[in-house]
Amino acid sequence: MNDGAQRKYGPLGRTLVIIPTFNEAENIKPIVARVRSAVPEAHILVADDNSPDGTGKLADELAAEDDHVKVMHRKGKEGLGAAYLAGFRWGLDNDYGVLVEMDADGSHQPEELPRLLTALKSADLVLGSRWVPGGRVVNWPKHREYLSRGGSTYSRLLLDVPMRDVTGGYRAFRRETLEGLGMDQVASQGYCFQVDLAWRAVKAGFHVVEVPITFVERELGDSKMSKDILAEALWRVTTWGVGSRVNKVLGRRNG
Ligand SMILES: Nc1nc2c(ncn2[C@@H]2O[C@H](COP(=O)(O)OP(=O)(O)O[C@H]3O[C@H](CO)[C@@H](O)[C@H](O)[C@@H]3O)[C@@H](O)[C@H]2O)c(=O)[nH]1
Repeated sequence: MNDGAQRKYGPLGRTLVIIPTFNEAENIKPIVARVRSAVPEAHILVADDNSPDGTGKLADELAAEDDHVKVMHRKGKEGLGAAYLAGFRWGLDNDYGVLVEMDADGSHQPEELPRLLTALKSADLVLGSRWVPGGRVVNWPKHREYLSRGGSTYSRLLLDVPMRDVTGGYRAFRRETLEGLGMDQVASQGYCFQVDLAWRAVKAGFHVVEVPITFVERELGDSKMSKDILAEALWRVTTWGVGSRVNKVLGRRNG
């Protein structure tokens, strides 16, 4: 991971907070209100996958009252990765300088966003991290904590990345980072999208910084974590890790 010491960073530009939603009717209004109050200058893009519970309609109501709120209506549930990629492309097309990932359910505290943005002044990518000193999780069942810690450790060791929280979903990217990490080749659909992007950022030589966050388990609605999402993460991370080791060995032999 590049230490960024010699790099000169330009001003951050306008911030877009992308909130992917699937069935977050109870959460969407409170989270938008919290982001608006924590970072009033930021714009918000709700990327809704045609939620049956009407989340998209509630987001439209917010957008009608507030020009800082935008809504992307997607045709159906295609996974977290696809929703973020569509949101990033929209943000890049609309000249935002900073693109933020945030869950809709209140797990990620909007009040912590100013700290992530401050860190981004001298970084290419900032990861909100549960697993660095000062980071923590609140009310998460033990099995989720073990799964998440285990997933991060597995990804870190296999992909040879230095970050502690590789699977987390509270992040701030400079636009140049997204433009430079090969977004168009990303095929991950579920939560391994987060690992995919972090690994790409490291491989592309970007300066990645972890900032401790407090992750609070949602009080309303349900997690979308599923066996399919876990299986996708396991096979993709394993394939990437084994593939990159084989390539390293072949590269050494041939060169
Ligand atoms: N548009 C869209 N949004 C989705 C989809 N699946 C999930 N989301 C949205 O993505 C956010 C996170 O989903 P959750 O289901 O609440 O995630 P979690 O179980 O709390 O997962 C946590 O752990 C993951 C793995 O470590 C993290 O990747 C994630 O960010 C979060 O920290 C929520 O806003 C949810 O509505 C989808 O298919 N489409």
